[in-house]
Amino acid sequence: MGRTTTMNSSALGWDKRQLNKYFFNTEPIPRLSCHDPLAEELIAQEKPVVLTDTKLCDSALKWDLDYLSENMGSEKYMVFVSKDNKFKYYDEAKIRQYSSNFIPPTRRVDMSFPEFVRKLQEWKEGDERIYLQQGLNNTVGQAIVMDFLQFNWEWLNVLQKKNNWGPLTSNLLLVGMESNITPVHYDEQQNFFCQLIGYKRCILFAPEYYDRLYPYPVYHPHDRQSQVDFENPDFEKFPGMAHLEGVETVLGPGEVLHIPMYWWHQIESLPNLGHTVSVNFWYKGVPTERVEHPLKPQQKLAVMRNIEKMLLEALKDPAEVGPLLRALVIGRYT
Ligand SMILES: CC1(C)c2ccccc2-c2ccc(C[C@@H](CC(=O)O)C(=O)C(=O)O)cc21
Ligand SMILES: [Zn+2]
Repeated sequence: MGRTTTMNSSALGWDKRQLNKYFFNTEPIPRLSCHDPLAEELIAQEKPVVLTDTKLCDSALKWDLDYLSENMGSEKYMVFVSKDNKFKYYDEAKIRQYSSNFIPPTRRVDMSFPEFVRKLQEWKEGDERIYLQQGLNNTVGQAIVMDFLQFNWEWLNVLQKKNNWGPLTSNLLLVGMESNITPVHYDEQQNFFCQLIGYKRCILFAPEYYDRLYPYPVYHPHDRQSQVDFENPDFEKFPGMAHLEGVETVLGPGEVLHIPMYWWHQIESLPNLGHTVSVNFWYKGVPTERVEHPLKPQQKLAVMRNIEKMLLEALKDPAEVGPLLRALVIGRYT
């Protein structure tokens, strides 16, 4: 691997001083050519890696606001609105089942792309922030479909087979405002995350840090999201956070980050560098046929999720799950 040059940040197009200062340390995520055997090695080991020359979405590097406004058709697209700069995912289906006193932190508004662009351009400090998130499907305009078909599918399909991933489930088009933050969470799919316009800081933590990132209960609307807020951490409530160590990178146009399934990630659109456009590729993982012991952290997380689901199924009342687990563990497995 070539000597890694430490370019000064201006040559990178962004400035280190623009990054939020957090309480935990991070190491850089390796940045490799997709032709470097180590890149495929890291993907096979389910470790994050930045691929700098995949040409995966080069046909979409021209997807700026004008091009998208012209070509995204007149459909209404899913836009999330937040009073602050955080866009924490929540599962609508779980709100009813969990409890009525859940207040969604964002609300969903459907709007046409030109309407979304107008809101971006008219935005001023203090206004609500917006984040467009839309699955790329056949409702988008012809030109977008053409660009989509020119993605480097051949490269991705080879990786999909080599790593025995399930089917591609979706491609999300994401258009966010500078400083928008998607707080730390994990997904249950393999992800190839392509940056097209602007810069996104991606902070990742290994799956085994579930005891330091305190995910919400599985039945909570914020299932898969961490309860911690990096901007005002509560070390009394979440002591394990003090031992957090992550990896991070700032992803620029044309770069692809592999976010392995179950890896925690927080993604931030850098401030003062304008809006960001990204496309992600989510692949279903497939259950491992031969289970080896000790189990991998990802497998332990899947086991814990199943235990929570089973207990809720058995007890029905979410308020009974905690007491039963405490009775099971405290004084017996501690
Ligand atoms: C925050 C937002 C818009 C949202 C709101 C409501 C429901 C779902 C989602 C959702 C899902 C994925 C992303 C992309 C990315 C984070 C990022 O790029 O900001 C990420 O986490 C991933 O690719 O795995 C972003 C969002
Ligand atoms: Zn995610």
